Amino acid sequence: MVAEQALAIHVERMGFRYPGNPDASFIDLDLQVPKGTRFGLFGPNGAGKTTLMNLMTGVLAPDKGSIKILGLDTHNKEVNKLFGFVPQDFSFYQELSPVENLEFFGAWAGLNASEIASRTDELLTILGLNDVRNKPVEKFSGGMKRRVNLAIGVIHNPRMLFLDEPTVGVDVQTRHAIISYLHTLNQNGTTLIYTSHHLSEAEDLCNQIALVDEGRIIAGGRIDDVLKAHNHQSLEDLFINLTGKAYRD
Ligand SMILES: Nc1ncnc2c1ncn2[C@@H]1O[C@H](COP(=O)(O)OP(=O)(O)OP(=O)(O)O)[C@@H](O)[C@H]1O
Repeated sequence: MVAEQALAIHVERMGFRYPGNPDASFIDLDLQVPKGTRFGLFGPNGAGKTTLMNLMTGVLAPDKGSIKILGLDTHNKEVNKLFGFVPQDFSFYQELSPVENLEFFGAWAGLNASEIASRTDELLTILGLNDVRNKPVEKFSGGMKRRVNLAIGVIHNPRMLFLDEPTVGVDVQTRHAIISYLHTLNQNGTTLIYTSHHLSEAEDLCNQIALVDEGRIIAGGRIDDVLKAHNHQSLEDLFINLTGKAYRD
């Protein structure tokens, strides 16, 4: 049992059901993620990963139970300053440049003009977007768009970062750059909550995992412990063994 003040995420007896869709629900879900963790949430298509991430970031509200981020309830407005969210769908304005997008989202997050300017320079350099800083994002490759999406999610230096499939559709170079930047963020104290279908990438990034299926956590804990407990060498073996080979969508 981890002390409450050491937890980044604390989900307790959480229940949620989409109106009109009784098949898609969480019942009495419990989850604890300690601060500083690189946490991976995995499961087949339709398992509930995005739904759980939307519940943890306050996009959806639970029907029962509680979800706390760094000790604050997700419906508390103060919580929004503490975390960043990199959603699966691009969250920026396509017709604007990276600089204009970061100005908009930086102001939204409460930064002043000089904070936005220095953070923009820093992030565009780290993420290899300096040369295209003033070009409309709609002309960018998929990998460049993913990097803009990530820059927006971290503009305000959040203590926690949620990432829903942050490397989907990118080449090896962008994947490598994103994962290496996430390691750096984590070394500087940011807790990461991440979903992906790339299980080998997840093995490089995560130190704790939860495997979700049909709205339940069917395995979870430190990655080495989970693999050992189920007698598997890789996350892919564990995944297939626990969730089967049949299509889910
Ligand atoms: N807005 C919605 N209304 C009703 N049902 C929904 C809604 N969004 C998702 N669902 C259902 O909830 C279940 C979980 O979906 P969710 O998108 O959370 O899964 P996922 O694990 O993120 O899947 P994927 O890997 O395909 O992204 C699915 O059965 C889905 O059809």
